[in-house]
Amino acid sequence: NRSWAEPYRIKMVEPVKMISREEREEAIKEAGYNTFLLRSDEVYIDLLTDSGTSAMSDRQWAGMMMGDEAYAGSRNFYNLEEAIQEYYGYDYVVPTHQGRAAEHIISQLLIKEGDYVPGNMYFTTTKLHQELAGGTFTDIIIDEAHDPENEHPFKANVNLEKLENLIKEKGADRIPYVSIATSVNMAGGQPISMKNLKALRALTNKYDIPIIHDMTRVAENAYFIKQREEGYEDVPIKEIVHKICSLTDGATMSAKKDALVNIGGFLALNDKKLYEQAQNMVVVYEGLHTYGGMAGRDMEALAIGITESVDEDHIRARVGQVQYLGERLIEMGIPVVRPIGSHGVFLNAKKILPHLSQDELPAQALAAALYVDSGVRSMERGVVSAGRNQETGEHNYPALELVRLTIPRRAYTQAHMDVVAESVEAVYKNRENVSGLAFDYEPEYLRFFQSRFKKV
Ligand SMILES: CC1=C(O)/C(=C\N=C(/C)C(=O)O)C(COP(=O)(O)O)=CN1
Repeated sequence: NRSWAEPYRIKMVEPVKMISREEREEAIKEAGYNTFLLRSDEVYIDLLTDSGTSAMSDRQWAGMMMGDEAYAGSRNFYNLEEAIQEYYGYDYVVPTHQGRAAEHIISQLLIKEGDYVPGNMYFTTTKLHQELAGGTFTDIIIDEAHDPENEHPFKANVNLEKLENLIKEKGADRIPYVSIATSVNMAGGQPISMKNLKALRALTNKYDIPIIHDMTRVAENAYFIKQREEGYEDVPIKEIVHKICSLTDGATMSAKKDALVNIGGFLALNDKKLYEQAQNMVVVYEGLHTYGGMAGRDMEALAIGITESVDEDHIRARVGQVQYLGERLIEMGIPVVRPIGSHGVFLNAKKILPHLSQDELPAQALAAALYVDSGVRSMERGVVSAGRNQETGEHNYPALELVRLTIPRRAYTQAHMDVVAESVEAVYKNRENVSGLAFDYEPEYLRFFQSRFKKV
């Protein structure tokens, strides 16, 4: 079969350059060995995150010129509301400036002190907002998701028995909702199957427990369902996305990922009373209920981005580029999370640096070493990201100690992927010389963003 290329041509470029090795060694030291604290100008290929880093299309840029900056009732809000109703099927839309704002509102509205919020693996901001509302996150993802080498095609599936046991143990009235992410970030961008989601819907209906859907990367999850789940090979991505959403009661979305914008998010609901409560919250924290912290132009770009996110050629190219990098690394013998994820390739730092204990922060050390080698910026997704246990104050020690190479949408070429793969290979060959790190400064919340480290 013939090669295929991206379904777009480039009409504007943003020059990037690689600074010298000695400048990179200085820069990472200045940044306390935390890639989040590097300046963008010190970075050559930025794989820190796919959040807000994607390239917009000419249609989205045109939409930016159509900003209706009326304080109340902006045209752009109604275009956004319509796009969400059409593509995702939720009835009511509360705009927010980004995903964690929607998580904050829904957590405050639904969670009471002492509640349990089961979910398919944690995400950092989602879990924190559940805890800030008095809840305890409880992992109900299948065990295979915690094994980086297990090739289960739907690692984000829920272990229904785990969930039912939790319900029986705690009582349905202590479980305000089940939190389901599509394409689970911390597991390595892994999908949930439609079959499992349907079974989950049936189980939650039995106990009258809502499902709140973190739909940040729902189109990527839909792509894996189309590729891997029997009966969906000929179903359009748009239909699979709509079907997924129809099995849930509401959603939070960081639109900075799948929906191809640099800022934006929303809370979508089917319950009118909850919608009114959320509208009342949004004016306290985000802005009027028809802009929620976004400018009109941002909402227009988002409405257009939603339509582009389910385009068959787009999503095939987007996930295809991640698979390309993943397969190159597998060929090189680099330990990565399998199957390759939807939005990034996750290096198995525990296996790459067996001489470092988790207390020596292997993923943090590997991300710093990669940056020094090539100016490629990646993100720690291990013990630092896992934070501390809110009871004991001890580190949470996740099975997955990973470095995420996160691919922005429509921003880099295949040549960039080759440069990244060769840099990972170079660091891998020199891995015994990667030394551990220790905390130098540790903030209270989401410590991975602002911690500073020192070499041990
Ligand atoms: C699955 C999921 C995320 O991945 C997410 C943010 N992710 C970031 C920033 C990332 O680098 O993965 C958020 C928070 O969204 P926000 O960064 O506040 O727009 C919610 N859910």
